Amino acid sequence: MQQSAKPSMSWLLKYLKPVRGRLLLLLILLLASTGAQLVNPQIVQRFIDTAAANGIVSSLLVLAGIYLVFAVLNQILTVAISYLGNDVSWRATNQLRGDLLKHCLRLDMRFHNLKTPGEMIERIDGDVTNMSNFFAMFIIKVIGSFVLLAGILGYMFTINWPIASVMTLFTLASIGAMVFIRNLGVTSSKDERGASAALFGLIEERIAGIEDVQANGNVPYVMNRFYRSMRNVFLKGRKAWMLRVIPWNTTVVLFAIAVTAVLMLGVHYFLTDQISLGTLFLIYQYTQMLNDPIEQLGDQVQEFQKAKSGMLRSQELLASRTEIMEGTQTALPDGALGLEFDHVHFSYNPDKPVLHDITFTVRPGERLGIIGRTGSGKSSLSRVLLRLYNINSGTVRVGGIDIRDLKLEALYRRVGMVTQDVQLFDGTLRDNLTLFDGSISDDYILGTTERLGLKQWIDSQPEGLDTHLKAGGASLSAGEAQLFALTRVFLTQPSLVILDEPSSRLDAATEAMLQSAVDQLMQNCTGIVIAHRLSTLEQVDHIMVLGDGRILEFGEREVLAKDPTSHYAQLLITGREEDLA
Ligand SMILES: Nc1ncnc2c1ncn2[C@@H]1O[C@H](COP(=O)(O)OP(=O)(O)OP(=O)(O)O)[C@@H](O)[C@H]1O
Repeated sequence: MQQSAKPSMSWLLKYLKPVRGRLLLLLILLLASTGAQLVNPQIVQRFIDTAAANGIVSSLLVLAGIYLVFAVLNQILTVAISYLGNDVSWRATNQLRGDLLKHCLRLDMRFHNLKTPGEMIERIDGDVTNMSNFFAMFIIKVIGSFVLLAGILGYMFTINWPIASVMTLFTLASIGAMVFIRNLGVTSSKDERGASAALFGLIEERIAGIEDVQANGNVPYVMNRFYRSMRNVFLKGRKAWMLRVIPWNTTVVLFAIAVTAVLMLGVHYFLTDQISLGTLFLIYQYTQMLNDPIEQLGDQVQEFQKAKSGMLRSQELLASRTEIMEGTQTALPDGALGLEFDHVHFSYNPDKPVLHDITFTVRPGERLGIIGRTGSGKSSLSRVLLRLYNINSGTVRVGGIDIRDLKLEALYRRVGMVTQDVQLFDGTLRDNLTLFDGSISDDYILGTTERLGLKQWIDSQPEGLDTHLKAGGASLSAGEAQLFALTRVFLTQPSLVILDEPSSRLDAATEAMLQSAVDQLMQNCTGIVIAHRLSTLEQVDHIMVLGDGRILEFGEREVLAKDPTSHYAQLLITGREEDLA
């Protein structure tokens, strides 16, 4: 995985573009609401002055009615703004969540090996949720606050300029302070997000391994780690929050000073008969109202810090590049595909080579059985063939074409793999067999399973193809899961298949069914079988013995069987199946 691109905030505009119409409407509503807020104190001012001058009751009633209309209108506008704001925020952030998930699904295994699923959930959802307010309300609220401030101050200058000057001074000081310290909490907010992602990673990992945790009596240790991780989130969160609220606290202090000054001046002007009682009320009301947009700006500065930390993390993620570069070729030869490894070297980490100078050829339609002790590199061989990792040097060719020159989709369309670790998704049996590809008909699925000898198994499921399976595979036995995985691959009609056989405890009937399914599967394609049973090896043409990432033996099965010095012949003589694993 490589990093690229310097973080910048302009990329966010891309997500706001599709919702620009709604944003405009939001802005219009906000301006209308600001207008309504500005009008109300003026109505009250008139009301007080009319009442103080013993004005007629009907005028007072009209003024009260207008006040009510504006108050209700303002409330309706507030609800509409909140609704639209959330709508915009969900639309924009869902798009970003989608992009992050798509990006993560394309990142290579070296990246995913270092991350837990829980951590990834936090990055794809948690970080983006932190930005959601920013998307919807930041620009709108900042603009709205400035418009309201300008309206209040502008109007105040027409009434009493010394008081208006004090209010302006306070406003400028508050905004200046906020701008100056706006980035104070960004780094610690980022740390807080990191700690939270680690906590989710820990929970997910321990719950995924619940069997081992319970069976080994590890719950107290897990809880200990959990509390330590939570404490870390708490400490990081507290620090981030304290730094984020400093701008807000600053404005509270400044506001208290401003209100005192304005009220003292207002009372002075009232006592010297320079302003009416209604105007004094208006001044008081507007001073109070000044607090709202400034507090709003303070909130937005806090939100900005949270959003910026989320943005930086999301951008980092989007900037990470997969090491698996696609080729351009889309066409592989028709029919079964041959396979060639040509002086292939591979390692997960630079300091520990896993495959050394692997060279072999499997011709189209042939079957190769791979055996070797645990850790000898059998699975790694299939991983590099499927381009889950890049090899260090050498060439792997499928159908005569270097797999690096192929588009990944072209490779995956023709090469299938059945692993021992079958992943089930939350959905019906049909969804799981077709991997949610709705274009595969039930007739085709049932026809295929019939040919594989698996129909009986599907029929035994309570609702056939509509049977609901639970994610994770808890609802299937190991043998059933293996049958299932075979069917899944067979439906894609592969031309080269890699089969990591179950080493497991299948009963004789299931094993026979599995064997006949494998034979069917391999009739029209080339097969690589990581063999765990001697009986499987009877079906293959060639045998490769791996040891410490090197080919110890490679040859035709029948030739090796007749050579008493070969590993394979030794296995046949001793019958030590455990040596296969
Ligand atoms: N993701 C990984 N990161 C680092 N090293 C790994 C990784 N996966 C496997 N290895 C190492 O690579 C070597 C070969 O592993 P591999 O899984 O290919 O063996 P295997 O022959 O398939 O073993 P088994 O039969 O037990 O599945 C081992 O030493 C293993 O520790």
